[in-house]
Amino acid sequence: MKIGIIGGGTVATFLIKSINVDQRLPGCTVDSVFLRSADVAEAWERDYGTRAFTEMEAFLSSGIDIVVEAATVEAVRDYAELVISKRKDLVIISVGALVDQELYDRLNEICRQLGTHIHLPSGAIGGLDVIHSAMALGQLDEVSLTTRKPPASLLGRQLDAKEVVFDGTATEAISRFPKNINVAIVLSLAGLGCDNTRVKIVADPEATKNIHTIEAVGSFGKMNIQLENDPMPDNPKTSYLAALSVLSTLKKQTERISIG
Ligand SMILES: NC(=O)C1=CN([C@@H]2O[C@H](COP(=O)(O)OP(=O)(O)OC[C@H]3O[C@@H](n4cnc5c(N)ncnc54)[C@H](O)[C@@H]3O)[C@@H](O)[C@H]2O)C=CC1
Ligand SMILES: O=C([O-])CC(=O)C(=O)O
Repeated sequence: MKIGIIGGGTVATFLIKSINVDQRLPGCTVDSVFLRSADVAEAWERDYGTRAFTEMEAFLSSGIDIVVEAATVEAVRDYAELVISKRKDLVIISVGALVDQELYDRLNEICRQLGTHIHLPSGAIGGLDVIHSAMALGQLDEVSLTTRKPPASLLGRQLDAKEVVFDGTATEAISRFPKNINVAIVLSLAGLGCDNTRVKIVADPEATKNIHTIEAVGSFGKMNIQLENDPMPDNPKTSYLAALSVLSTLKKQTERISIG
């Protein structure tokens, strides 16, 4: 499987190191990357021996089978439609873009017409399988997410004491914190939708991890999951688990038996 990656940051670098350097996904290679700057593209070609493009059309025509978006919510808005229109399956990690119902419906319809797929990794959280099962008969009553991160990640500055910096719906949360709360949108899409999923964000000077607590109540019973995620050293906003979840989503594409 030939993989193309949009973006050259923390998750993209993790993927190319895991797949091309450490060869952790047999039969898969990161063949091409799409980057915005020619200088960065040159560095990627030199450092990793991969092809790097600054033109989207050329990137999509480079013989890749699947595209991984590992950039920003804006990049999803700008490129997702084009990627799937070229009949490439797409993995989206900046899931926050899909808070836009029109975009979601349009992408869904193109996939349906062309037989392509969009994969949304579980990212920095867990329990989406439970939420999905509970929704099979629409019997989910409440879903909430509480995220605790260091203030520098959320606000770009330090705080002396813990502060609730947001309390509201997932829809509002992603518009205020587009680089920190994509998890709220994947949780919403699996469950009750972006306007009915409650989100609380706490900036905590004592937090050394990215902590996500997911609670759900439905006819199945109750779920309470807490993740204490180690951050990525190069971008502490992003949890290591989020990068692993992209790798796992790619691995699943190579397997015949799917779990969960
Ligand atoms: N779903 C989830 O659970 C999670 C999602 N994320 C999201 O994943 C994405 C990637 O995370 P990181 O790698 O840590 O971010 P990062 O900031 O380290 O890297 C993003 C890279 O994308 C590049 N970029 C931005 N716009 C671009 C465009 N239009 N075309 C090509 N490249 C572009 C930037 O130059 C940067 O190199 C972010 O949107 C982040 O918010 C992060 C953690 C969890
Ligand atoms: O990685 C995390 O802990 C969560 C995150 O940044 C996001 O959902 O955007």
